[in-house]
Amino acid sequence: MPVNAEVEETEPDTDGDLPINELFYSLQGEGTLAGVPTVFIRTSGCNLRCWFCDSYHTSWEPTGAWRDVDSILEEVHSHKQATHVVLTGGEPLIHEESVALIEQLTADGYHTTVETNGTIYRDAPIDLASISPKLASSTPTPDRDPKGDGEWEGQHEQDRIDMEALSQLIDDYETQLKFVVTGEEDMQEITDVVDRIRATTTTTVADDDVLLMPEGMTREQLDGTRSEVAELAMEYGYRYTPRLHVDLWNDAPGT
Ligand SMILES: C[S@@+](CC[C@H](N)C(=O)[O-])C[C@H]1O[C@@H](n2cnc3c(N)ncnc32)[C@H](O)[C@@H]1O
Ligand SMILES: Nc1nc2[nH]cc(C(=O)O)c2c(=O)[nH]1
Ligand code: SF4
Ligand SMILES: [Mg+2]
Repeated sequence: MPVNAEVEETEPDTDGDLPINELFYSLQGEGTLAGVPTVFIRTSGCNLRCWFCDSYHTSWEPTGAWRDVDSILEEVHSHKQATHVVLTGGEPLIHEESVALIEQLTADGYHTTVETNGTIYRDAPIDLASISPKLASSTPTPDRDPKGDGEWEGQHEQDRIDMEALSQLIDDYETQLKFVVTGEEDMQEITDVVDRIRATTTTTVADDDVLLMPEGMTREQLDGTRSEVAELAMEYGYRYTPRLHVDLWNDAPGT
């Protein structure tokens, strides 16, 4: 497959391969493991279409190369200092082959984090499920759609919260809930979603398992959101998470 082949998420994954958009070594920039040297594996293809998606070429215009698990693992191993691996996307859990990859990473001794929108459950040896449920403020209305036509508005709105998948992920894995916050208007929905999750899970979800992350893919955009989101975290008793990689490297690819 050519490196920039279009990845259609409706196309069945063949022969255990995964569509890989990029693989790089960086510092975990988000969440409770922020600062930890980590290899990132970014799959292509997503079932949602957040208007603000900072990984446009995995969602709105999915691109990547189909790679087998062994070749992915070989490249992970080449980053000799790394003990932690993040599987992200796109939405990595749309791909059944992600399970085999996570199993092999665990067998090789890596700590595995999966960055997921929380709409799909899979059974795999995930050490940290980093779930980012999508709020109404993520919906690609025609005025916010990067393609300008609002074609995805209905489907995104219908699929963005799946309580069954969310509670199964939370009951089965160590979890952080990482909400992208665009402003104060998001807080009512966040507290509602957290309440609904608490009502449907057997696991205790503490306030400091709930993370508020400022929206913004560039330093300049974060300059407009981070202070307000930090204040909201203090007001509501939730945890604030920076976007360390954006602070350090702005929106450079492979960071
Ligand atoms: C690109 S997503 C891939 C994983 C999965 N699809 C998800 O949304 O959780 C990785 C992380 O980036 C966050 N994210 C995406 N665009 C963002 C933006 N403009 N500002 C802040 N966070 C963003 C997502 O919410 C998620 O936590
Ligand atoms: N450094 C860095 N940390 C991250 N944590 C989650 C990321 C993601 O895109 O899922 C990400 C990313 O893209 N870069
Ligand atoms: S769910 Fe994740 S990858 Fe998909 S569009 Fe939203 S932020 Fe991007
Ligand atoms: Mg990212």
